[in-house]
Amino acid sequence: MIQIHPTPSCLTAREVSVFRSGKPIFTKLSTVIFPGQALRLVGPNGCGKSTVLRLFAGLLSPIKGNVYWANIPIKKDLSKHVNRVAYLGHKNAIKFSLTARENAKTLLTVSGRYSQSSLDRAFKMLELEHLAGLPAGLLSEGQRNRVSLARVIASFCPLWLLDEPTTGLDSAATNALENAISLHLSDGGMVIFATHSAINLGQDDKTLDPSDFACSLKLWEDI
Ligand SMILES: Nc1ncnc2c1ncn2[C@@H]1O[C@H](COP(=O)(O)OP(=O)(O)OP(=O)(O)O)[C@@H](O)[C@H]1O
Repeated sequence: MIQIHPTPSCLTAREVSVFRSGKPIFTKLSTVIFPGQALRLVGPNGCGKSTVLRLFAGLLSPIKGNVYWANIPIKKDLSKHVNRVAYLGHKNAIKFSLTARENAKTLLTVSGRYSQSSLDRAFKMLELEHLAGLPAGLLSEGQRNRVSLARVIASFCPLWLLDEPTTGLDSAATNALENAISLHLSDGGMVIFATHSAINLGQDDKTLDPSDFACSLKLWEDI
């Protein structure tokens, strides 16, 4: 069993409203996830899946409502919250001049989360061992995405936030990701992921479609 740090706690969004570029993306969005639970974000392009992930990462502030970790607003101590989160966005933050392994190691070291054995384990899970010493510039897009995922898997963070994590992955890597998520959940971690494709976790997960909380500017003005 891996040692997740800090100990997972419930993550809650209560009546959260978010504006971007002056327009409401969603209003009064509420949800809660508990340790060992996954939340799948679904819905059409532009409905706000990435926005929800950025909200839970503490990268976006709601205009109304709050996000809570163990019932304490994350905005009270954002640096503490950042330490809980392994975030995988659309951009994979890979430096082409560094090797695959150096890329993952550098980001983990900066956040104080590097452990050789857990990075070895993550590289093994994602079948990256034979690519570890190659400059990332020589890897394919899917291989680079696997390196970014290895960094998340090796992070020990209780909360994984994954934006379209299967982009560019072949079926073996998708299966490896599904297994890694399932293991993280069985260790008491939490995962929120946005996806347009099938990700099978072998257990029930919660689903949220931000478009269910969409609100026009006109309606917003009336709230
Ligand atoms: N950087 C930004 N600045 C301002 N508005 C943005 C920005 N990024 C997205 N938006 C707006 O927020 C809305 C929600 O975008 P978001 O990326 O969260 O959607 P999504 O559901 O993840 O879409 P997709 O399925 O295409 O990835 C979009 O309609 C867009 O108008």
